Amino acid sequence: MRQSQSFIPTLREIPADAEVKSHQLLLRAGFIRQSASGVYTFLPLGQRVLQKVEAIIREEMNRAGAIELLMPALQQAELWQESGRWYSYGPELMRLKDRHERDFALGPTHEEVITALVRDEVRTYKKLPLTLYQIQTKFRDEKRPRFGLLRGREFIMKDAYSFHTSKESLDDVYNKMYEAYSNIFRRCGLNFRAVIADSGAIGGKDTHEFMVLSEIGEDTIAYSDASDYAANIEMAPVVTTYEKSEELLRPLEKVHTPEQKTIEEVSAFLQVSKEKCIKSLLFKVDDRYVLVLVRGDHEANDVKVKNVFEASIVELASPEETKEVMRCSIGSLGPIGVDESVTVIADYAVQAIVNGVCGANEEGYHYVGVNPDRDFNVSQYTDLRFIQEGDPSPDGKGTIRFARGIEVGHVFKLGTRYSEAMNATYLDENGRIQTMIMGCYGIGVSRLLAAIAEQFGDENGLVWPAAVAPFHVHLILVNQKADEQRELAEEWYEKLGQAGFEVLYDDRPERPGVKFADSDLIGIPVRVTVGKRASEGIVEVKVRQTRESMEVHVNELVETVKRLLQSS
Ligand SMILES: O=C(C[C@@H]1CCCCN1)Cn1cnc2cc(Cl)c(F)cc2c1=O
Ligand SMILES: [Mg+2]
Repeated sequence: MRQSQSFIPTLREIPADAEVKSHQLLLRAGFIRQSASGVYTFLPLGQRVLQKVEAIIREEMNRAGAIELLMPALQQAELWQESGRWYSYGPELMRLKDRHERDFALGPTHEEVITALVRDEVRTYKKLPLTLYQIQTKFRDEKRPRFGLLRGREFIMKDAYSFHTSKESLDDVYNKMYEAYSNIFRRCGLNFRAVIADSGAIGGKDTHEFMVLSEIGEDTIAYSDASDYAANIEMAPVVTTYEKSEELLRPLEKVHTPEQKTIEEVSAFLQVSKEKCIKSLLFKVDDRYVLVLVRGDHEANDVKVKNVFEASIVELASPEETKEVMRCSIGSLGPIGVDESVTVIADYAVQAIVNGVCGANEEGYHYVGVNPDRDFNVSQYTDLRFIQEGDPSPDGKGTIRFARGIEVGHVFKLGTRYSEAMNATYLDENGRIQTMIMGCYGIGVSRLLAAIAEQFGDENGLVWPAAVAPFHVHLILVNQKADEQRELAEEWYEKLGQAGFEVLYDDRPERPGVKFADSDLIGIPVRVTVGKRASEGIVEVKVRQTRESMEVHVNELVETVKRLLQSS
């Protein structure tokens, strides 16, 4: 493509509201433009990278035996009412009415649509297993869209769904997808980890997230420093055991702790270590209240709370709800004298506390000399806290360290969550009606583009691995007034194209400095500069990622470019 006839609006300055590198660079290099909050236009270069990423995804999906189709974004509410999710999702689900006042959703995902399709079209075990996928626009009305394509409200996802007659068949496809995902992210040049993840509200066990390691990742990965164990921190089980100290039990005593609310304040005021304080948090779990107890130096893990009750929605009770239910404010909550309508559960660490401290459920008062089992009961002790750095790794090897990651893929064993609710059944070999077993597998395609930009971008601009670059070669004509330069550039624009390379030719009447700055911004892997030594047939070749540059005679140009592209 000739740059003088393309549409690549680069920017000199860093856009004010872009906080992370990939967002800044994709805007500055003319790859995307924001249309609305969390809604983007992919400009020509952005669209070309999308197509490269999608081509890799299609190759690996097809190789794994998945079959591509395309489902509608408009989803009628009746399907979501059948699955029950019409009522369980909140403002994140974008809803609208058609001209006949009928309810629709703009699809955030497609379990309902695909299950309805397969239940109507597949009636016999002979047609299973079946794995279908699409690459399609999704809509999720995020409360806080941020970081450009990393968290948008309209984005592109590859979502696949598999249907099986047995768990073994699901396991087989799950493993094939796991393998395909590893190939996809490796071919995109990404440094990723597959981590054990929480299956979220969609139920079903066994789920992995594929995380690209990045300091700006929203997810925290807990990984072992001595094995390949890695889990989303939401899911990482805590295997620490706690010794009860031998000290004598002291009497329970209520003490006045005016204005002392947080664990830090209370432990300092009472001169008691945080390990002996009980942190009590009131959660709303679906439609009931649960008081969660963790040790003062630990954090309650809301996903573990959710999984205890297999709930859809878990959130901290508001200050008003807390006052109403516990008749005191958040800073004075405790497990002693709790209304029986409130379920009390505690992390294992709490059970080992001796002569501890907890809120008295009375404004400005706490208890000291608190001993679990003697002074309060809980409905269950279980693993409720976030794992911490330094904790033993759940696989027994080494200790846990943290890393941050961007989730780019997520694979689930769904089981019969949707096929049950929507009656997707088939006749087995004995003519008996059975419910299909399902799996689902997602990749954030537009998010992947930003994750690649995040991982490879440097202070001068984007850096694209050859496999996903918008073009292979950026051909720069230094001085279009110099005949020998222009002629050599024109000749090699044709020849490099004939050699099979995708060439972006900067033939614009711009100063060289502008051309080189734009070329660094756009990040095409190999730059060929036609300048002063054109009359000798010498051009400069530069590798964007390593900045390595060399002078090459045009007779060796094709071989040189081929070699350089293979290694970038
Ligand atoms: O999407 C999934 C699971 C898998 C991921 C891979 C591809 C198939 N789906 C989970 N999820 C996430 N956010 C959602 C947001 C809304 Cl508003 C919703 F209504 C539903 C969902 C929802 O179900
Ligand atoms: Mg996920």
